[in-house]
Amino acid sequence: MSEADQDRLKEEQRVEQVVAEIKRQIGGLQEHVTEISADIVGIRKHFWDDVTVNFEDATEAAETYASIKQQAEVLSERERVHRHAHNQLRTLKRLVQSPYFGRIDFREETEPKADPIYLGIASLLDEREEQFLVYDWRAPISSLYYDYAPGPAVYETPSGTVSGEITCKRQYVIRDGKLLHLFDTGVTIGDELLQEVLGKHADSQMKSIVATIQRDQNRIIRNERSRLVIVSGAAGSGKTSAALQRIAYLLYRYRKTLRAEQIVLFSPNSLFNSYISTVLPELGEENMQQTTFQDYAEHRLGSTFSLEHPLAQMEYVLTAMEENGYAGRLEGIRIKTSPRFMRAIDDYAALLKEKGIQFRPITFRDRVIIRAERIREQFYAMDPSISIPNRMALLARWLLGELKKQERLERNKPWVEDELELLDKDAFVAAYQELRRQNQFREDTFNDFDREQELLAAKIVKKQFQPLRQFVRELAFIDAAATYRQLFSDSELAHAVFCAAERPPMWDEICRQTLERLDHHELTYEDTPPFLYLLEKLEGFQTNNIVRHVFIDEAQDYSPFQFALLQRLFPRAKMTVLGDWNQAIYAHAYQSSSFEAVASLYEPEQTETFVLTKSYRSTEPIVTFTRQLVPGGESIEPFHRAGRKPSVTIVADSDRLTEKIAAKIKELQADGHQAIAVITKTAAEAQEAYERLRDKLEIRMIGTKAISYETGALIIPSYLAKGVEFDAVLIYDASSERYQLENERKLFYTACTRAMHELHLYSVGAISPFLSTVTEDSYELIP
Ligand SMILES: Nc1ncnc2c1ncn2[C@@H]1O[C@H](COP(=O)(O)OP(=O)(O)OP(=O)(O)O)[C@@H](O)[C@H]1O
Repeated sequence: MSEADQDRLKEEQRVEQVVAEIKRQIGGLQEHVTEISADIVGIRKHFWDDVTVNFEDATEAAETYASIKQQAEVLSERERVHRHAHNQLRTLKRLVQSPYFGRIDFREETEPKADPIYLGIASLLDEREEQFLVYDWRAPISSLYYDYAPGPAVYETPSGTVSGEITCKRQYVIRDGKLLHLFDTGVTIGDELLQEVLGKHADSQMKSIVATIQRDQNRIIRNERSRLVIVSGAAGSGKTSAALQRIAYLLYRYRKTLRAEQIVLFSPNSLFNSYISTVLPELGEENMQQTTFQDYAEHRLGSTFSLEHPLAQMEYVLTAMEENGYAGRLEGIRIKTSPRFMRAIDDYAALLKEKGIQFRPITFRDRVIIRAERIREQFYAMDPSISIPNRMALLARWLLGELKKQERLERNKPWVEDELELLDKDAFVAAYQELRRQNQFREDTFNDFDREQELLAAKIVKKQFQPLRQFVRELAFIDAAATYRQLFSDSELAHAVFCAAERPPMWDEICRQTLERLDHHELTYEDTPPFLYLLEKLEGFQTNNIVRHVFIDEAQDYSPFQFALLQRLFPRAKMTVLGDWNQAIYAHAYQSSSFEAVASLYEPEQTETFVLTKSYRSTEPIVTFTRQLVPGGESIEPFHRAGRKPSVTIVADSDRLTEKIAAKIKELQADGHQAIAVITKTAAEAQEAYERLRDKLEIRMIGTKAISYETGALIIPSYLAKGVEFDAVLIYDASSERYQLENERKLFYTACTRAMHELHLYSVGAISPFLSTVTEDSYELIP
């Protein structure tokens, strides 16, 4: 037997031993879980047997309370143990399939010989609980595996740096508890395993990458130092993957203090949320909170405005060129999402300290009881050196006092008498008893009736004033919408906040459109962040002090306002911001090309920036093609994975287009591809494609309301395909008619970079001019 064979045999035996040990542990744990479950059922069933319920007097009630509390604590402790054991069991069941994926033999400087370290998704101790059979990939020593080739190496531990030498580095593919492959690797993480992983078919859910994390990605995942981590990376370079493994890492590293619900990931849309939702559970961790900026805006403003969805804005920008006011709207989007507009709002807020905030009057039964003018005067009579939100708090206190006075006056009004007459007997009995309690019931009952009436009148008025008090407490007397509106209706004001020379182009048209929308209680997507920003300047920032880590994926689509809002919303959180300027597809992102806006919110020494240039998603021929579509694309490095060149098919008309596409989908399916996406520019085009293709084959359409991806053939608008990937992508119509304007280039690039294995472009007539920068040998032209 050769040395290699012997080695393999040893490794196979080790896998068997470890699997046997895991099975043993599963058996033990299963018994334990069954016992605890029985305990819990028992406690629940007999909960009240052990509790003495007695509310006779205060002492008895306190004892009853204490005994219920004690019983509840026993139950919750058992439930906690059950949850823990259950999670452990889940992890072991995953480990038994594939206990580890890597190994390094590391000799510490002070030691004579190297120890093998096996890495898996969780740690595993031997039977005597003395030796690690498997180390968690997130353990300090495991970073050696990701950071070094064989040779000298160091790793950091909480107690200092450990130096030594890696004498062997190996990768395994273990499935269903059997060793399928092993590779010895020289480089960081060998190509073989990565080749195998990347060569697989797309899935409707994202997969974890712990077995093949690359050194650059590892630095992002394990960064603990910075307040702000910025990751700028090419399409398919693993930004989202790095973010998710980073979350898993943080949950492990800070397992005593950090819980999954203290981490929030902002993602582009709910479809994407569903796509990534299995990665953390696959790694044995609970999911972080997932949300979108729009969800947050809806939560804050949904009751005041009808908010435009970002995808609706996107569709408008891409399809409404012929509509009146289009140019003005686009200019509006550009300005309202710019740092310049943020400065303007800051300046406006400074002016508002002196004058201009709009207030709502307080009305009761269709009558104004506190005029807006009076509220305004009261506000501006306060010391201007006090901040606006603090003055608002004082104003609210004053208003509550005023309401009290009004409430008293109200008691004698005729409507109260009318209401009194409608009261039933119970109310009078209750009032009588209350009077008795108040000890006001004297022998002489001459005034009792009056007093009873007074008491009831006070109650009636108090109840009706309750919403007014709520109105004041919620600071609803601030008319933020009118205050925002003013910026567009008062030209002198606009003059003051934008110095004359700097007045934005098409300002009058922008004002006209904004006022029209606001008058209909509509807030466009471009108005939402600046409005929220102004609102917070007036009311004070709502803050969430629980969240410790905020992740923003697809951050190139965020405006400076959004970053500023999120930073203030989560003042105690560290931020990880990931994006790619080549995929900045929203109208407001066309102008910017760096993360300056977010970086400016933190000190330079609190910030670290990482750049990922290697693209893993697509085959080499696809990356070679797509990187020529964008300026600066030459810095994008393909991962060497072979595949077919992209194809470009020119057809004469739409009938030929759908025929060719349907035939290609069938061909791809016959080749074994499952996730096949026909990507259109817009939702309108997707609908058109669907109508044409639905009779020819089984195909589904993913619209803006879809909540999850499924594999199979589907039609999807470009901006919804963001962040996800497919085995094969067919660009529905890459003609010069569809993709011509410079602002469509990024959309086109984003669509093409969704392809893992095959990319096919179709064009009715002349192909998009974006291909003029692509060398002819990068694709196959099918006339
Ligand atoms: N180290 C890795 N090992 C294995 N697969 C990887 C690795 N890094 C990235 N990938 C794979 O590459 C693909 C792209 O990764 P991901 O979606 O995280 O990239 P991205 O930078 O967020 O892409 P985009 O910006 O285009 O949406 C995924 O299939 C992911 O599993």
